[in-house]
Amino acid sequence: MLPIVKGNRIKELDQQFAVSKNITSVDLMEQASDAFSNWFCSNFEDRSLSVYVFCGSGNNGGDGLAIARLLDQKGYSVTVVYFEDVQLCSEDYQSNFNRIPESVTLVKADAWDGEIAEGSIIIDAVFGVGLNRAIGGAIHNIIDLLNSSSAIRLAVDLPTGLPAESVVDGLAFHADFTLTFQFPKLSLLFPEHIKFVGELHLLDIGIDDEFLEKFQGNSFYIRKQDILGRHKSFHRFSHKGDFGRVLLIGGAPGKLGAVSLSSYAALRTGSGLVFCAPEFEEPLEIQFPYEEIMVYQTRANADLSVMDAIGIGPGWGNAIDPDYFLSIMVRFDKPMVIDADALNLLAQNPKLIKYVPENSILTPHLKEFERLVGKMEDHSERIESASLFAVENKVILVLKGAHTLIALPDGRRLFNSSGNQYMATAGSGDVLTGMITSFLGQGYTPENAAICGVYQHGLAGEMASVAKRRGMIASDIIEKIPDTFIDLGIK
Ligand SMILES: NC(=O)C1=CN([C@@H]2O[C@H](COP(=O)(O)OP(=O)(O)OC[C@H]3O[C@@H](n4cnc5c(N)ncnc54)[C@H](O)[C@@H]3O)[C@@H](O)[C@H]2O)[C@@H](O)CC1
Ligand SMILES: Nc1ncnc2c1ncn2[C@@H]1O[C@H](COP(=O)(O)OP(=O)(O)O)[C@@H](O)[C@H]1O
Ligand SMILES: [K+]
Repeated sequence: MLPIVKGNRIKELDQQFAVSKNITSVDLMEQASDAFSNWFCSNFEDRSLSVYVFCGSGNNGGDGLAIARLLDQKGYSVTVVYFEDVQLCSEDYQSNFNRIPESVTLVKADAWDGEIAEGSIIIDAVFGVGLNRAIGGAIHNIIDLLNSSSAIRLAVDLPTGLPAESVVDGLAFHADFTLTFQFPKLSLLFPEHIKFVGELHLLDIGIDDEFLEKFQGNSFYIRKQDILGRHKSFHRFSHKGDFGRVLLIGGAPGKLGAVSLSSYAALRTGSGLVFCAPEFEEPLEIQFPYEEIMVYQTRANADLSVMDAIGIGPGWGNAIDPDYFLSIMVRFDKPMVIDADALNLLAQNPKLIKYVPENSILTPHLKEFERLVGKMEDHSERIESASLFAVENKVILVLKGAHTLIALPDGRRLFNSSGNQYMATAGSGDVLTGMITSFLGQGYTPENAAICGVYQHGLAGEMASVAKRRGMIASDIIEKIPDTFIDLGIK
């Protein structure tokens, strides 16, 4: 998995990497700038475009200067606006400043007329991970101006003003696209920062994962290539028992849809047998839209030990007796998936938390998580709090949203890369519950069930949204689950 290296270690990482490859830091800057300009050329093919590059005094500004030179070579019309006298800038900035060709218009910020021609592109290379205070003075005024421009805005590595690990305080550049080097900086994944980050892309600048691992902390990014190796393979003679027997509990009157979506998602994720226990007096009367799902009675103290996995909570309602929930946890006594109304029940009855089976997977969205642990200031605090919850209670906490966080009981924090805004639709969380429960029932470790479930749920959402966009509904996500197996090469 890709380590998310902390901002304050990146300088050291760059230096050590350059030494290990027998290159200079300015060569590495060239590799980064090359990756940026290649991305630029393949996404903005019209060479008659005017490009404005804004360069700060450090290596982010150095990248900007190198990018300006490379784009000029490729035929764009480039203007560089810089802020600081060159002798006060970083060494690699100076090298690139001296390489700016005459064909690039070079203007100091205090002499710039503030004009940006219609249809231009702005590149922000003012500050990256070296930001050490809030933006002020002339830079503040220019960022303000850029933010109100109608031009397309790109940020190099990090939008100026965003700290690498914490939430922005004051002004920051509003990028339409952020092209970050090698791995995402943590703050690029915060929901508070979406308006600054825009569309996030990772650019490979040649630093291999093994080298990055030397600088790893507790945060990682889940990518496509991390999924295949976590899957079990089944063979020609596998029978439905091998694929697991799972039970989904939830669905009060009027909320049957939720547990029905979870159950159907579990079937599509590969479960051999899916049972559903809705919260009705006479469950056997209920017609499910999917005939493959079997209705089960848990109220009658049915034997839960025959189940390989249980997912509990979708649409369960708010009238559940906490002792009943407790009895399910105690009777089952294996990792289970806990979602929605079951999480609310835990929030209202904190004494129940110690009965949650070890390594269970809890899947709150941000509001449900706050109900569980109290109000939080921002996402940075939420991440810490989710991780603490997972460690202290020996559970896996899946904090849902864009870049869903999987907080593991050993303290690792995994951030998801798949999914999009079209997944913010009723029932899409119920689908996730069904998917994770299914993998758990197929014999995956809770960690792998959570990782594969979260990643493939996002991937299925991406696939479904190609044709449906904002018209996508949760059952469209379910229909695409089988395609995720094909796409990932999983048998
Ligand atoms: N592997 C990587 O990630 C690579 C990173 N490179 C670039 O190097 C950047 C980091 O470079 P630096 O460490 O020089 O940092 P920056 O270029 O982000 O900024 C540091 C400079 O800005 C000043 N500064 C910080 N905050 C300020 C503020 N609010 N107002 C005024 N001045 C302020 C600092 O005193 C320092 O002089 C990365 O973000 C990336 O763009 C690339 O060149 C090479 C590869
Ligand atoms: N902007 C987004 N990007 C990626 N995934 C998203 C986004 N918005 C929502 N999702 C995903 O959609 C699901 C929504 O779940 P939840 O909030 O529980 O909805 P519901 O209660 O309607 O089922 C989560 O898995 C979440 O990660
Ligand atoms: K920047």
